[in-house]
Amino acid sequence: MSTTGPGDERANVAVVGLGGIGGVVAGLLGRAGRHDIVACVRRPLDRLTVEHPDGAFDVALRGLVEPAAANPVDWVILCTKAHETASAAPWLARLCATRTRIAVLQNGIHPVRRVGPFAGPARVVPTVVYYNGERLASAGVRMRRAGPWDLAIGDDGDGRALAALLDGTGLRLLITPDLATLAWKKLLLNVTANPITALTMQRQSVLRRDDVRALCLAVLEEAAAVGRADGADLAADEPVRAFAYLMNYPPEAGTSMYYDRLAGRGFEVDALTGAVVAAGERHGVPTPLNRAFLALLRAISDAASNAGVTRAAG
Ligand SMILES: NC(=O)C1=CN([C@@H]2O[C@H](COP(=O)(O)OP(=O)(O)OC[C@H]3O[C@@H](n4cnc5c(N)ncnc54)[C@H](OP(=O)(O)O)[C@@H]3O)[C@@H](O)[C@H]2O)C=CC1
Ligand SMILES: CC(C)(CO)C(=O)C(=O)O
Repeated sequence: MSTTGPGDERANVAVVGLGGIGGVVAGLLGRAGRHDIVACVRRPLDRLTVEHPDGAFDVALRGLVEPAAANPVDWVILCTKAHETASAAPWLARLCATRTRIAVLQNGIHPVRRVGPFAGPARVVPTVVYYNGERLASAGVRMRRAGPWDLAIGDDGDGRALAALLDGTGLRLLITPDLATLAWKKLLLNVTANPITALTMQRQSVLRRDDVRALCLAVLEEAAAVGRADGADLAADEPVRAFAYLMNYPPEAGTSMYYDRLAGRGFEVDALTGAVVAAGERHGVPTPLNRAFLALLRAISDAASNAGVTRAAG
């Protein structure tokens, strides 16, 4: 990282994956203007509009479509879906050096296990993402907020370095000593809101129905029991708290899985509902509701992915 003045370290930053989450963070970093940003994308891009809760803005971005054109950076911000991590390996191979840190802005638990095999000499820095990001039809993204934080980061050297990197973006950061428990708490939100919005093809307003609320609480009880068996520090009333947290999202917000269903893409299912079912199996905790969701989500996701392959081939 090159230092240009006290407290003003200019870094080279590569954002890999400019969807709902990556588009927002790349836009905010670009607007802050403190670092040199490159967007690693699959389709050419030179501008981005961010529909931010405080007003829309437009930023110019340097987009790269060929991993071979990328050089090592100080920070990678990895914002692909969890199941797309392996496909980002060519980017990571070019971007990572010993000085590189990879901030993982993905849902799911165990990001270090997921990204580590592709990180080479770089260090993996986990986060928990709370903001909602929706891709718009044009080159744009909409950011929605819920609760007091946009992003949680571990209270360690790499976490504090990430907080410094994001200074000036306006992202509201929670620095926490127990990010692993927070990741489980976040997973509880995802195994409830994501499947239900994707299966019903309705935005989060559907969670306000009494019958759906009862289903959410049952799914949350089941997943929380798995989380506790997996070592997460989850209180007895965590399911009720998790549901209350979901009520902070505006009813018109979708979820990352709902946006994928709407666009006919495959789902990030194994890192979310699949992770709860797998951890339940490991710890001997039954997960009948999550298993039912998993079968339905995989059926829809596989059909969408196969249709996508056929479209690409034809
Ligand atoms: N959306 C949300 O509200 C939230 C999402 N999250 C999590 O954040 C992560 C990102 O989600 P989200 O932003 O919604 O996902 P999106 O699908 O909107 O964005 C993912 C982006 O990654 C790109 N991508 C995938 N593979 C590659 C690759 N090999 N090289 C370059 N780009 C690639 C996709 O490109 P292309 O456009 O070409 O498909 C897409 O633009 C997920 O883990 C999600 O669960 C967490 C909190 C909220
Ligand atoms: C919590 C929620 C639903 C917020 O968007 C999310 O993480 C997602 O959409 O994947």
